[in-house]
Amino acid sequence: MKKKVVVYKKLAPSLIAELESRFDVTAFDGVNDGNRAAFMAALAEAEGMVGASVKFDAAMLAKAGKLRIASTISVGFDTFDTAFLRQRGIVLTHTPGVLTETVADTVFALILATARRVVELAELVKAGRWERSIGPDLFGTDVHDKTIGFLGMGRIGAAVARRARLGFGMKVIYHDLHAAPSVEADFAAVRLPIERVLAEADFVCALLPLLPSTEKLVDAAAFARMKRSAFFINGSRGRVVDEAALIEALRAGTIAGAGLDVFEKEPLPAASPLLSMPNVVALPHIGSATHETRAAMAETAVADLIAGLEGRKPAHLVDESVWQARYADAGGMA
Ligand SMILES: NC(=O)C1=CN([C@@H]2O[C@H](COP(=O)(O)OP(=O)(O)OC[C@H]3O[C@@H](n4cnc5c(N)ncnc54)[C@H](OP(=O)(O)O)[C@@H]3O)[C@@H](O)[C@H]2O)C=CC1
Ligand SMILES: O=CC(=O)O
Repeated sequence: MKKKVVVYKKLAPSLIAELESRFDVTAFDGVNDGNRAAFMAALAEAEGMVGASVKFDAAMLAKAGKLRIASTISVGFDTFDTAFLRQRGIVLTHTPGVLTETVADTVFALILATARRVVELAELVKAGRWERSIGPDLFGTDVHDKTIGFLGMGRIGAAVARRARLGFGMKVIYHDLHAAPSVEADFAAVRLPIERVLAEADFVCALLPLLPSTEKLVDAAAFARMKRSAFFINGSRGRVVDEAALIEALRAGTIAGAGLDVFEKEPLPAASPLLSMPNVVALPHIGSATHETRAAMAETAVADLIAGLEGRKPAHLVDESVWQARYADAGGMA
């Protein structure tokens, strides 16, 4: 009998066909109130699942009694209760690498758009309010030759640092748990305590995973340390920031502006004060959202799911020890 697999995000027909040639597939285009019961029924029988943007807490995962591998079409895996997965021996895979350059482009777009007031001024033109040459009240701030400070210097941080240093001549400083020797050698990056990164950067970029240790890491005290002329850029997860403190810092002029791809609650509620602030550029979590990259992410996630269910080690394990403990000696899941 074929193994059962649940797909919970719309995939290209070719990927669905690839899965269907091997497994008994039940596919959903997202999970919502209308299809939740059917999704949970399919999940209860599934040995594998692939998708994105659904939160899997312990209560939900407890109902997936036969599940052996979950493959998320994202690099972040904060939507999963990883302690529960580990305890149950459920393997989790993700999609690092294939999206790095695209997300770095998005982060740099936010830096430029925020500093140069691109959205605010484009809206002025579209509204027919470009009546005379723009004056100092609408001037922006230079990006080139400034200091960029990273909170988290991983794959995406390094790709943004390359753009900043080689493209814009920026000074690169960063805070991370570990040193990043190649970024230091290639882009003259300097690792500093978080307090100094916050105080010295003209652009503070959060590129951290959401973990208990990073939740609300950027709080009121962090904004108070930043220059009043500095911009805060968030390309990681909304919850690494205390959003109420961010709103207050923007209101009070503690910082100059913010470029945000991610929010505490997504989609961002229409009533959010962030939406009425001209010094905020807000994007709908589009870090990796290009045709090419989303296709590559889906292919990566499907390939890892197939590998795992066919007894081969998936290439992008979140926690290798889960695979080692449960499947390595047995020659895989097959
Ligand atoms: N906006 C979007 O659409 C996207 C958002 N993301 C988000 O970006 C995040 C980063 O992605 P990526 O660069 O690939 O991930 P990486 O794991 O390569 O980079 C994260 C870096 O943060 C460091 N870090 C972890 N905890 C802390 C801490 N408490 N203090 C300082 N540094 C810390 C990590 O160090 P160490 O390795 O030592 O743990 C690592 O160097 C993802 O987790 C995801 O949430 C990703 C893709 C798209
Ligand atoms: O937010 C996107 C991701 O890949 O993580």
